[in-house]
Amino acid sequence: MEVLCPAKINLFLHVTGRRPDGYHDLFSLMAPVSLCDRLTLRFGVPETGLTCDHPLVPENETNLAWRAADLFFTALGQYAPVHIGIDKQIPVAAGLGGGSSNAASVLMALNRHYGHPFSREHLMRMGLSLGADVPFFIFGKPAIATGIGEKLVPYENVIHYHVLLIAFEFSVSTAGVYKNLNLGLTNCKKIIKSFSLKKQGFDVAHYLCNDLETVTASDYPDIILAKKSLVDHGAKGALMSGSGPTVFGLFSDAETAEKTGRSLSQNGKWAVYLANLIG
Ligand SMILES: C[C@@](CO)(OP(=O)(O)O)[C@H](O)COP(=O)(O)OP(=O)(O)OC[C@H]1O[C@@H](n2ccc(N)nc2=O)[C@H](O)[C@@H]1O
Ligand SMILES: Nc1ncnc2c1ncn2[C@@H]1O[C@H](COP(=O)(O)OP(=O)(O)O)[C@@H](O)[C@H]1O
Repeated sequence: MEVLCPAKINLFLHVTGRRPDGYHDLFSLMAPVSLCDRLTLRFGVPETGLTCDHPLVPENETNLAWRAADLFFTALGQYAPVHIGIDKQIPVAAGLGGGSSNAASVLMALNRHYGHPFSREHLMRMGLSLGADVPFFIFGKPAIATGIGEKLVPYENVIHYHVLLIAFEFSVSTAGVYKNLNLGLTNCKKIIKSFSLKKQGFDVAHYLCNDLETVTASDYPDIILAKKSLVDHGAKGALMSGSGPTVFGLFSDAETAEKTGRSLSQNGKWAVYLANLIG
């Protein structure tokens, strides 16, 4: 069985508070994008295994995709070995949710293979025990996420932009970024104050804001440089996604996005991906 696992971007991410367990409450607009990993699930194999040719991705039972399979079979009450092959296209530890998306896809693929024993809501609850972003990928469409990211309300306004992603050679730890966040210094509240789910003709480019950006950008000035380059080339807005470091720019037309991508990849340091928002 072959499945595509999309990446996500956070069009805004406001951290509203810190919980006693160290997690953070969010108010975030999340959207899946067309940059995808490809998973191949093989059934009827002698033992469970996983292969992935990316150096930062573990090929053992700690992999989120393997953990998702374990969780599914435990909930099902029967175990069958499965081999998971991951063709990694989504930059790793980059703020694009690749591991969470792989885990969500495994849960959904196994659920389909075994005749839908669990509802989508049940799978989302299962996914939450693997990571705060996993329920979003099971939800599968643009959404406003609150709680630690698991409370999802569909965002139904059309987002008509082409997305240019700029990924870097460095990766960051999500836990480290949240830990270094000074809640007294966040600034998204002001920007997204006027956001309303009901507003028509809403232009997300006016609301791009990420409370985690200053934390990651203080270590990696390339983030600010990439954002400026995107806007200088005609992006309607640019932002770091999630805990970073990947930056995205929103473009009204594909030609300008493509041309910008060609120009910004010339420094040999930045990897550039042109994508569409899904849903
Ligand atoms: C920042 C975001 C924005 O979408 O995405 P990424 O940058 O990871 O893609 C998410 O909040 C990341 O979600 P995810 O990566 O699934 O988080 P988890 O594995 O559950 O948690 C990793 C660590 O991040 C911190 N964490 C995560 C989510 C949250 N709402 N508050 C937190 O404080 C916790 O310290 C936790 O130990
Ligand atoms: N299937 C997977 N794909 C990517 N990373 C994985 C996977 N399983 C475990 N990981 C680990 O999870 C961490 C976060 O990876 P990823 O989900 O790509 O980033 P992010 O949290 O920034 O969205 C990495 O350090 C990686 O080693």
